[in-house]
Amino acid sequence: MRFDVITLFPELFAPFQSVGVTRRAFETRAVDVRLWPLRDHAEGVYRRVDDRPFGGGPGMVMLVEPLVRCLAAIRASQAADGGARLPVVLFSPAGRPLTQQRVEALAASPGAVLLCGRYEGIDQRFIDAHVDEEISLGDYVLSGGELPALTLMDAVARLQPGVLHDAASHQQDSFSDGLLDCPHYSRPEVLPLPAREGGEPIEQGVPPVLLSGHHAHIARWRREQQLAITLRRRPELIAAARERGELSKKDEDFLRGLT
Ligand SMILES: O=C(N[C@H]1CCCN(c2cc(-c3ccncc3)n[nH]2)C1)c1cc2ccccc2[nH]1
Repeated sequence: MRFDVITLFPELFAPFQSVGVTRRAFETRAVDVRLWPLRDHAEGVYRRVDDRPFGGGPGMVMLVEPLVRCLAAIRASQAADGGARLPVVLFSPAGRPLTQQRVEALAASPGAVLLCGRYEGIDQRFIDAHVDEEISLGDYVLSGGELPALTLMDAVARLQPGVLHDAASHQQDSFSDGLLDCPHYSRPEVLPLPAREGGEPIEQGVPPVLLSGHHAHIARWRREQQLAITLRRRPELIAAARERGELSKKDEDFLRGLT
């Protein structure tokens, strides 16, 4: 799959392509990232990509023409590669909240054009004419759309076949089954650790079931931990999983025991 990224700061994306899981996705071409520096498509001596807002007010607005020229170049590149015309995604607090379900849908798609805004935003006429979807990472305002774009690319890249060492890993991810993740433990089996920073060290062990080697019991414990943590922190996710018919009778019996 392919991401065509429209950005004023292509240098922000280099680290994504050079470390960890996403590096493997990039090197194996499981995810093909094409960066499109918007300023390359601005004309005039000053190659302007922004200007003052009509109606006055603070800051600057991203101009339509450079965006139109950049998108036309992307469309030509997509056509030359024989690829599909990919949807344009704008990252904005006004967008639809990103969910793992949406990530999984994108991961299974041919890709998208990721539009990273800056300044005060993008001329609405470009959004109305060319943006297919607006995605929000949360109710806060950033300085640009690049970090949301990197977040989405990371979430999609790790789902690509062959990218995670253990293909089953993302099956146990938080949200992959609509619930929060269970706790994880590793060596040493027992270690002196204060219950909270600054407290007296106490010998802290690992839940015995995880040392039992009984895989069915371990799987059940992990599922019950997910249910308990999700009920406590994000009860709405329990209701949504129930709505989707994803809670077993065992799950429901366990949850009833908690309430
Ligand atoms: O598109 C916007 N801003 C551009 C330009 C300024 C920096 N940008 C941005 C994107 C985001 C963002 C994107 C996704 N999830 C959370 C925040 N914060 N800031 C991109 C934008 C900013 C904004 C604020 C309130 C309601 C709607 C809004 N849209």
